[in-house]
Amino acid sequence: MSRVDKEKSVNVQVLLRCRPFSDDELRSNAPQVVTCNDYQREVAVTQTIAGKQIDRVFTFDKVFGPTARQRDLYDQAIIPIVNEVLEGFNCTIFAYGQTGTGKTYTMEGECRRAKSGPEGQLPSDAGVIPRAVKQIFDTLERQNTEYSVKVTFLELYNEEITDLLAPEEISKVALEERQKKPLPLMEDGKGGVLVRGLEEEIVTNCSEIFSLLERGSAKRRTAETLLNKQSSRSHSLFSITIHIKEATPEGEELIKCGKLNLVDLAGSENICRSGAREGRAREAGEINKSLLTLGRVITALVEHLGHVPYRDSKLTRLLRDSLGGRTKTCIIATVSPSVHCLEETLSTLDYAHRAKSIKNRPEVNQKMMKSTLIKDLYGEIDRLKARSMLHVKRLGCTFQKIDTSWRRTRGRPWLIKLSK
Ligand SMILES: Nc1ncnc2c1ncn2[C@@H]1O[C@H](COP(=O)(O)OP(=O)(O)OP(=O)(O)O)[C@@H](O)[C@H]1O
Repeated sequence: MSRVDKEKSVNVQVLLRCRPFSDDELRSNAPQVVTCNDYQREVAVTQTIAGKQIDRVFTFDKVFGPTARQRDLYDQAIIPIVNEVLEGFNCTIFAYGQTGTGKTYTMEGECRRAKSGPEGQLPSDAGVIPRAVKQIFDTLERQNTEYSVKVTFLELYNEEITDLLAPEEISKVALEERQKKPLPLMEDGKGGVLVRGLEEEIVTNCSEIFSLLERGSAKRRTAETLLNKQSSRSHSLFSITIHIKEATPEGEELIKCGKLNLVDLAGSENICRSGAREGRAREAGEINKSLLTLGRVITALVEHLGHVPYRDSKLTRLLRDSLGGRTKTCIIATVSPSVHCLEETLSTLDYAHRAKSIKNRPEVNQKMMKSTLIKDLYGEIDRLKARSMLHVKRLGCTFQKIDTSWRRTRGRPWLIKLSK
């Protein structure tokens, strides 16, 4: 496919995944109402209306039923997306669905165990994130070129952003202070947004990323216990940014950049409660403004309303480019097969089906000259240095200490080459 073809507008890709019955559902003998045509495009939901059974059929880009394995979903739908990231596109994968339908299972699965498996192997229930990480590093190593990989991991709860990778070495007190303090979202001056103070970790192999994921997820769980919040009410965003060096035939060094956003959204039952019935939305108040706004943004884009309310929530500000922008987007909608979840299942299917009509115009990121990028990075280091000095001052450390480490980092090459 030529570059021109790739830059045309494309619809958001929507996949449907129906999990197996849970133990509770099996114990209660719950009838099955969702029938999937595995790896095809159709899913049927059986409703009983006035004593008659009626099937409603929905069509998606691909449907994965209860027997579909993690590997099947990844191989059939996600590999091409990660390849595009490696070609220099920005891509986003969202998991959307009712609580307990498998969003975290699909996105993460057993990535915590992934790092302890034999070299080069993932556990069979590893989800999209560990598989994407492995695909990225395997490809980069095969290409035998210079590259760098950076990750960020944040949680969004009640319109507050928390850095799940905040460094632990500063001090326990400072960390707790920082974890409690929400990070501000700012315009980046280039039409996008940035989270001020969000930690960007440079990683050199899969196990480093898995450790970070484990560290971040543990913080998320701790926060849940302390604040008694439910996982289904918070969103997480794990981003991987890749820079790859290329040389032109004239010998000029260029840097190609691609970014993959992996989003585990809050349970969608919140949006049904509030989106479908306005009275209850007011009752829910600010509880999940981001999910509500996501729904409104989708409606505005699908119905071509003049105003798209991206600015009304942090989630839609962060992911603006993924909804009607230049990022390639895939939504994985998750449902339960049981009659007990019928109402939420229909709502998820309606919502996901509407999202299929959103059009994005994926564009390959402009390649930068290596010298320009290095200049930008030195600017960034200067800004970080100034910020660290302020921080160190607050903690009562000496400036001398920071200056020493600064000199040490200055001479370090920013690109990391991995040898097998
Ligand atoms: N496709 C699947 N195959 C096997 N087990 C699954 C599948 N999907 C989900 N499960 C299991 O169902 C349970 C709930 O899944 P999970 O925690 O991923 O749901 P969730 O949608 O992320 O929920 P929440 O919104 O509360 O975070 C877990 O025990 C998970 O292992």
